[in-house]
Amino acid sequence: MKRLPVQSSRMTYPVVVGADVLAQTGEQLQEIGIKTGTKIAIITDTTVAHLPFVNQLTESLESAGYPFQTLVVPAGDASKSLDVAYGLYQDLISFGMRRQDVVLALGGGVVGDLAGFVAATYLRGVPFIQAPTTLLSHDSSIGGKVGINLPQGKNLIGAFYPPRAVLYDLNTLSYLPERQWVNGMAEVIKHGIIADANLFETLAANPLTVCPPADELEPILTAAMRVKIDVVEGDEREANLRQVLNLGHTIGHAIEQRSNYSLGHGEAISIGMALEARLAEKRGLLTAAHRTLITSVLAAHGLPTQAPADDWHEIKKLIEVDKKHKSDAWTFVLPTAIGQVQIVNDIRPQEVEDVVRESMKGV
Ligand SMILES: NC(=O)c1ccc[n+]([C@@H]2O[C@H](COP(=O)([O-])OP(=O)(O)OC[C@H]3O[C@@H](n4cnc5c(N)ncnc54)[C@H](O)[C@@H]3O)[C@@H](O)[C@H]2O)c1
Ligand SMILES: O=C(O)C(=O)C[C@@H](O)[C@H](O)[C@H](O)COP(=O)(O)O
Ligand SMILES: [Zn+2]
Repeated sequence: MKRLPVQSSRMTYPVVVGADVLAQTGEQLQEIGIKTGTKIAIITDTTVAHLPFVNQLTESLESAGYPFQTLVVPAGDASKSLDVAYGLYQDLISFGMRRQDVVLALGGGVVGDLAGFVAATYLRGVPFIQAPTTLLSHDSSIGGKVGINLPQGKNLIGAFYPPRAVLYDLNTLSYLPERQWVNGMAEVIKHGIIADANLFETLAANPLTVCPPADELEPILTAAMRVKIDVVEGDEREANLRQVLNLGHTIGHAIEQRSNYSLGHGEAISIGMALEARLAEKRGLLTAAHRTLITSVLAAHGLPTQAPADDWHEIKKLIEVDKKHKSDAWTFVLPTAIGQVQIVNDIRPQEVEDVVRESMKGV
């Protein structure tokens, strides 16, 4: 089991990664100073609630003397909503949760973002633990971005609210359907493109299309999490540097929402990365060879790289509300090499329209 510390403005918190972490949840809570008797509200979704590892978590809480209640929300991005958050506030009141009590998110990025938002706002903030169960949530569980969606755009309401610990049990990943595995690989590949050429080249040489044995997975996952940790430690509240983690997301979030979440987050940002690489090439920031390499590594993982046919004007409306833009000119994170990106603040809508329309035509 590995323990990676993450420094945040409030405290340093551990990311505990390995097999059988959930079976030690009680001990892990004690180690970070959560007193016996503290109530734990486990927030999970309708799929995860039925998976066998839930019992490992609850048995560990029981034997360590933590009373708990399990609150289940529908699986899927539609649960990142004010309505679902409102229901959870009611449940927390009914459970008698006070300021010292803990919200624990057990699930993927949806549960993590939603439960984190509820933890950040209930009684103006209660301690929050992330227990990620998807590959994608190697990204979402670290760094403290929590939030919900609005019909006008993804993650438009939220907070920076770091967890007190991330408990990442790699055994949970063996239950992921193949599509969810591949969905998570998009963010792993993203971390390589942003800042770790070795990671990217490893994946280029051996695409990871199914969950490998733990000894093979651990170094890859650790490398991806290292990129995320280094960036969020450098700029927790996204004054500037943290924007790099948004590679592929400016177009990707719009496509994800336009698909009504029939595309997974990773699938959508894979398309976003392919298109943003094309934008970088057209600007003369990225070589054609590197652009092709990025697209082919995504495709080799079974990820989509072309925009579905859609109405550009609807996509544009969603891109316009992206939180990175500082003015009417758009801010994009563009790849400039493998392992290197640049924040570009003067992207014209026409440039984006051109790559989106070309991609929709299959060019
Ligand atoms: N906060 C951040 O920094 C951050 C980073 C990346 C993504 N996100 C957000 O994360 C969300 C996507 O996360 P996701 O891809 O994990 O989606 P998700 O949470 O919807 O999980 C995907 C599916 O897998 C199921 N699942 C979860 N764990 C499982 C397991 N172990 N075995 C089998 N099935 C399992 C879920 O029930 C769900 O149906 C998006 O809303 C995105 O905006 C946030
Ligand atoms: O941690 C970050 O910062 C990221 O941008 C990570 C992204 O993978 C993630 O999807 C995040 O939720 C996007 O944030 P947003 O600020 O664009 O909503
Ligand atoms: Zn993302």
